[in-house]
Amino acid sequence: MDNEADVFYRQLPKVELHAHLNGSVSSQTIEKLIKRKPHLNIEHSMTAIGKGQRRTLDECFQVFKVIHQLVDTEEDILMVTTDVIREFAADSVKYLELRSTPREEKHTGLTKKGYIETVIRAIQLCKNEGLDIDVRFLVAIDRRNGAEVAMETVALAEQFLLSSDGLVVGLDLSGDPTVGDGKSLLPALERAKNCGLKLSLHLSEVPSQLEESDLLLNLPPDRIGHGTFLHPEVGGSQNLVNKVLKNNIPLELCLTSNVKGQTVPCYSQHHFNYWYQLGHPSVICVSSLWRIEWQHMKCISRRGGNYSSGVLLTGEKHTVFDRRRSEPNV
Ligand SMILES: CC(C)=CCNc1ncnc2c1ncn2[C@@H]1O[C@H](COP(=O)(O)O)[C@@H](O)[C@H]1O
Repeated sequence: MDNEADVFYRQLPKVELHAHLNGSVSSQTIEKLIKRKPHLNIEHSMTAIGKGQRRTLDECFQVFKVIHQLVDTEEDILMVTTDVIREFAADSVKYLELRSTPREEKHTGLTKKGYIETVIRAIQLCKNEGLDIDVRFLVAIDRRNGAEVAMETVALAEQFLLSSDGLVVGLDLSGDPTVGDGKSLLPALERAKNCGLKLSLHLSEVPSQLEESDLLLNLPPDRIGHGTFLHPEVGGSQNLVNKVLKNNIPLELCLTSNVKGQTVPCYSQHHFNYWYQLGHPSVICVSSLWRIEWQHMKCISRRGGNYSSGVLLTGEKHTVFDRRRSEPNV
């Protein structure tokens, strides 16, 4: 049963700016997907990281591969997206920016264009249901797939930026940070920026990305995902910090995700502290696989007083889309 704190955090109006679609699938939806595809012999435990459990980053990315096997038709994407939006709405999220990597699945006839169209259809369906949540979509580039695919993804995103009635607002760069080379993706990211897509880039999620982060910060992105190893105390540099500060680039901080994936040893050592003490704009987000846990919010609120709700609600300022003005916000 939920305790008082759980109820409080669930009812608190929130914005969620960093949610990977296939990382946000609830266990109920997984159950439905498994029933649809019994031949895959996928067990529930292969699709999630349970309460109290941790995994290496690599193991976390293996989990996505399993979920992708379960979500490989337009029908699946429609169900997953509508379920995810309804669940976020039930958790009092009022503004949600979902991100997802369009995939082609030859064996089911799924195309990348069909993938994005289906996500948009799901967002519209939820809107028509009258749910109290505004949803926008960021098309994601998986860094592992290289420069050519990244450019194709940008071309698609550009198309939908113009034709989705304002639902597609930006581009996300994500994927296993230990794979691929950010430098080679620069032309695609520059093109995205020039055509008006807002950029949210996963930066310095692992320690070895100093040079890449430096290059990508020159774009500059509109928001940074994780930014775990940007600052000098953890092997980043003052130069990187200065670039973030100079351009006032908000950070999407995903505490539970970082602790689960073991890039941060514990909540009290999370880089949230570093950026909060600088007064830098930061938004607390869920990222993947563990959205039902309120652990990170509890951890921050334990630190005292009004701090928690203040931090939780600042997110609205950093949305890609201003829902009060119906126009781009950053
Ligand atoms: C520990 C852990 C996995 C932390 C999350 N950190 C992440 N860092 C980079 N890319 C990610 C992360 N979580 C999800 N993604 C991306 O989101 C995809 C899953 O959502 P989707 O299929 O794009 O809808 C993954 O395949 C990966 O490309």
